Amino acid sequence: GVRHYKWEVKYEYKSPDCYKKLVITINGKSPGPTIQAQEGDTVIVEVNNNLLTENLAIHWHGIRQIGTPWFDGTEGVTQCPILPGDTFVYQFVVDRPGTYLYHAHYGMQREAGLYGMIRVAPNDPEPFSYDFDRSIILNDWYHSSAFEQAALLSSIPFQWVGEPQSLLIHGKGKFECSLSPSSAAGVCDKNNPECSPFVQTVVSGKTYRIRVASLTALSALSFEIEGHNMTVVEADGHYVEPFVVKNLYIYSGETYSVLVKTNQDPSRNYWITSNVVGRNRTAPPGIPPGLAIFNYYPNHPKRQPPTSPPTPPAWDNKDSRLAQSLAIKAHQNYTVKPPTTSDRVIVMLNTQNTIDGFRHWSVNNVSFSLPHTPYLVALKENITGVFNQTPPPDGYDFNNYDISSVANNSNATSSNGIYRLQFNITVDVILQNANTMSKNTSETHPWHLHGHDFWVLGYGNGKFDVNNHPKNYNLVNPIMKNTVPMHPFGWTALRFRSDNPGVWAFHCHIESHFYMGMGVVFEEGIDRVGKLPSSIMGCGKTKGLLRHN
Ligand SMILES: O=C1O[C@H]([C@@H](O)CO)C(O)=C1O
Repeated sequence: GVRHYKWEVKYEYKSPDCYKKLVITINGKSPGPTIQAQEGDTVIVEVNNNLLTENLAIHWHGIRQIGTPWFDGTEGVTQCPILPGDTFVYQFVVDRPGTYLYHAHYGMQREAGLYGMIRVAPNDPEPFSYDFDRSIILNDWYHSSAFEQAALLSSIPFQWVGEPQSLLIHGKGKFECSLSPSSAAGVCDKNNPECSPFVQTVVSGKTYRIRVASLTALSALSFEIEGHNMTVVEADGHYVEPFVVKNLYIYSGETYSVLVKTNQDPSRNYWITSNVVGRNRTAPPGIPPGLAIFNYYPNHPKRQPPTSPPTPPAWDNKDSRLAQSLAIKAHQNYTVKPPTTSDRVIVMLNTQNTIDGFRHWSVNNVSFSLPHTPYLVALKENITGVFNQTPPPDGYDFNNYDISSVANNSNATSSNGIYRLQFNITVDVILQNANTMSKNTSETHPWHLHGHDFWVLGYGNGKFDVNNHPKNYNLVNPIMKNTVPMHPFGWTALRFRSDNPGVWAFHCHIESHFYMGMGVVFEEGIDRVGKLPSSIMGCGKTKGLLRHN
């Protein structure tokens, strides 16, 4: 079938955490409307950019865009931005069942609230059963605008955007208004109904499938439903071998389905919580937990649970996060076996750098910058001179680089060069983490690949050894995902097939980190890409094509 949506995107004052801010809404909502479709459906979204003075692009996160690489929604990679006042029509097939996302992919716009969920129902029975199907999108929330943040990150000396002011559960949070400057009187109102907590009402004795997704700008999260275990059954649209957790670690760009049995005392409500992990949530002023209510019917939905919210794991307990990453395996009846060998191995050392006085993130000493003409159009239409033809390196100086020392790689450069992949080969990517420019610090980075699902072959601490570590790859039941964490001072090994003609971004899903250059782009099978729609053109050197047409 065909699912047709009409979206008006605009700025509105909203108080999702009681603090009034300009928020990007879709048809008046943030998070935006959930796209509901059946496996194999065509989804058509007519987007009207009513942001008045700002460009726009929307990415369909986890949808591979097979045959429609021009509708991936990645500004600068697959399309020109949608100009204010313009209407852009995205049209693509949701070829796999599962839980996916959408969000802005222009500048740091996602931070302003343009995000939502895509739920694709399966044609075949699923390997688990449940009574009700519910969704919860997690986010973190800043009071500064995407423009302020971009200006801070682009200043000399570098100014970091800092930690978020609050955590949102399904678009609702609670900022402590007394912490806001006095100039903000009237801006923060704890009694504003817009920031009353999200309530998930349940009936006793049932099984709930809860689709949990994270679209945080920065934070890794621990998600928990007080007193209830969760059985993880789906990750990024793939069935996993069920495993039970008390708290679910979830990184920006990931989706999970968990099964929850409402088997606790039904005479009360319970807390639903999210907490920052991987960054110091306790440093003043601190990042309070996201709180929502798991409401057992017929208790009043606003009745506070009688207990305090559960204590989250220590923010720096990275062993338990690595353990959960390692626990996720493909479902035994739905395992897609990876190729046993690869044709190309790219080791990506992730570092912070200073380039011409600006702070950046780099892969193998190259910090990514977007071109003014989208790669897809430039490559398909043979427009020359729009991006650097030198690809970034396939590795780094393994013998001489110490990943546990403060980064001082002073010879980093900025480039919009890309990796050109031979079509239909098996590619391994090893994400190698390292110390940042601060002592004894290595951060968690969720990496997201457009246009593909990849197998996650392994994780490890320390330096990845190309000669030995591949011997321990999980080639039996590795999970397939589109987003995966790279843990502090560790490595993550991925494998994918370069079988989807197009140009695809692969980047850290932390909004400020991608802005600072933490990404790469892959091209594969450009000669097999069909005729590009002219709607993706209009910027940079694509203007010439429009005149020709
Ligand atoms: O990119 C970043 O910059 C800061 C810090 O490293 C320097 O202030 C931080 O925590 C990041 O994630």
